[in-house]
Amino acid sequence: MGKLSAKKNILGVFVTVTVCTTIIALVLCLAQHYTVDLPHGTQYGMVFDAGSSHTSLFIYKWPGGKENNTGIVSQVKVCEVDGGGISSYKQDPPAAAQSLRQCLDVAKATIPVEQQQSCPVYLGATAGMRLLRLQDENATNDIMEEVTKTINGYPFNFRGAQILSGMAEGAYGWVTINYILEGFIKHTFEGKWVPPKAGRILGALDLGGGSTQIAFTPKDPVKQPDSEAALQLYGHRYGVYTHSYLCFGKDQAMKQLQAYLVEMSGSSAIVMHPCYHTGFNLTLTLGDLYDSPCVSKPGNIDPEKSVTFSGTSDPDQCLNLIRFVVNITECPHSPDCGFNGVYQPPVHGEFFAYSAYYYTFDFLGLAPQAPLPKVTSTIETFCKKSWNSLLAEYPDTKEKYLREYCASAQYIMTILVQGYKFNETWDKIYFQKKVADTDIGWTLGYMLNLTNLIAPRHPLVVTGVQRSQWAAEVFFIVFALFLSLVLLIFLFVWQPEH
Ligand SMILES: Nc1ncnc2c1ncn2[C@@H]1O[C@H](COP(=O)(O)OP(=O)(O)O)[C@@H](O)[C@H]1O
Ligand SMILES: [Ca+2]
Repeated sequence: MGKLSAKKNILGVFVTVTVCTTIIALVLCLAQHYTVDLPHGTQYGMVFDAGSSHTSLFIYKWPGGKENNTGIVSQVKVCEVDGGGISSYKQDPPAAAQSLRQCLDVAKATIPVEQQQSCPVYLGATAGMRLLRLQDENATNDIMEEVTKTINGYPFNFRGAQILSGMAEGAYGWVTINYILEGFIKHTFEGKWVPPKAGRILGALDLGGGSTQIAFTPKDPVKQPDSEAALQLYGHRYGVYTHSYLCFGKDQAMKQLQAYLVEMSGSSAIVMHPCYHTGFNLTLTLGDLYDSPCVSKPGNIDPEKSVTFSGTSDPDQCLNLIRFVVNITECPHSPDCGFNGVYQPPVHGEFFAYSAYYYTFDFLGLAPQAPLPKVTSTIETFCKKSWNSLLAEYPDTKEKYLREYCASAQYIMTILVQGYKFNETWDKIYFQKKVADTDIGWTLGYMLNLTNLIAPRHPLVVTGVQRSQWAAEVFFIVFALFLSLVLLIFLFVWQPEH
C-alpha cells in the first residue's frame, strides 16, 4: 500500500514536471514566432499613380522595424480617384488637387492613426503629364504644386510628387512583377530569404493611355546603354532592356489614327472609321482632335469646326490603317528593332501584359492566355458586330470603353506581333492584372526603391525561427515526452525481484 502510494507520488511529480516543461517549451516556441512575425508593428506606404486617363491611390503594408527588408510588402487597398487624370485639369490646377482628397480621406480611415506620421506617400505622374509638359510647362508646374500642397496638408510623410521618366515607368513595372513573384529572393520553409536557385524573371508589358512600355532581361547584353536600366537588387545586377513609346499608349494611338483618317479624307465633315462599329458615330471638334503633341496639326484649322467618325465594322481595314500609325518597317538597328525604328533586342522569356493590355483581352475573354488563332478570330468576330448589337450584349460596360475595344485589340495585336515580334513566342505572354492580390503596375517597384526596401547591397535578412533554434525546441519537447514514457515503464512494468 505504502509502496503503491509512493509510486503514485513519484508518478504525479514527473507527470506534472513533464506537462509543465512541455507547455513552457510550446509557449516559448510560439512566443518566438510571434515576436518575429510582428516585431515593431505594421508599416504603411502609399503611392498615387497619376496616369493620363485616371489616378489611383495604392496603399501597401509590411512588417515594420529592422526586419522590413524582407520582400513581404503587400497591397492593402486601392482607391480610385473620381474624374480624369491630373493632366486633364490644365485649366484649373487646384481642381486636380481637390480630386485627390476623397482617396486621402480613405487612406486616413484605413491606416491606424499612430502609423500615419511615418507612412511615406509618393505621387508619380506618367505620360499625361509628360505630354502636358511638352505643351504647357506652366500648367504642368501649377498642377504639381497644387497636388503637393494638398497632400502636405494630410498627416502622412509626403515625400514628393514627380513626373516619372518613361524608362523608370517600365523598369519599376518590371521590379513590381519580379518582386511579387519572389524572383529576386525567396522565402524558404525555415523562414530564410535566399536567392532563388533558378530565378524565374519575367518581362513587363504596360499599355497606358499616353505611352506604352516594354521591359525585360534579354538573352544577350543590351547593345545600347541608354536602353538599359542597370538595377542592383539584393546584391545582384540585372541588365533590364526598357523602352517607353510616348504617344503610343492606346488613347494617343487612337488619336493619331483619327487624325490620319481626317487627313486622308481631305478634312471632310464625315469620316468613315473601320475600327468603330456600324451605327456608331463620334463627333469631335478639331480643337479636341488636335489638342495633343502626338498629332501634328495641319496649318490653319478652325478649332470649333467638328468632324464625325462613322463606324464601318471592318477589322481588316482597321488593321491596315493601324500599320500607318505604328511604323513596323523602319529598322536602323536591323534585326534588333521594336517599332518606329526603336532599338530592341529579341524578346526573351515570359511576360506579364497588364493595364490596358489586360482590360482589353479580359473583356474579349482572352485573358490570361489564348492561342494566337483564337485571339485573331475572336477579335475579327467582335469587330464585325454592329453598335446596336454590342449595346444589347454589354449593357453594363461603359460606352467610352466599349466603343474602343475593337480598335484597342487590333492595336495590341499590331504592337505585340509586328512591333515587338512575339510571333513565335505568343504563348509566353500572360494577360494579367494581379499577382497574389497585388496589382501589377509601376507603383510598388517605385515605392520599394524610394523607401530602400530593396537596397542594392542588402544582406539576406533571416527572419522567423532559425533552423537550429527550431530543432532545439523540437528536441526538448520530444526528450521530455520520452523521459516521461521511460518513467512510466520503470514504475509500472519493471518489477524488481525480491
Ligand atoms: N475597364 C477598362 N477597359 C478598357 N480600358 C481601360 C479600362 N480601365 C482603364 N482603361 C485604359 O487603360 C489605360 C490606362 O492608362 P493610364 O494609366 O491612365 O495612362 P498612362 O499610363 O499612359 O499615363 C487608359 O487607356 C484607359 O482608357
Ligand atoms: Ca499607367
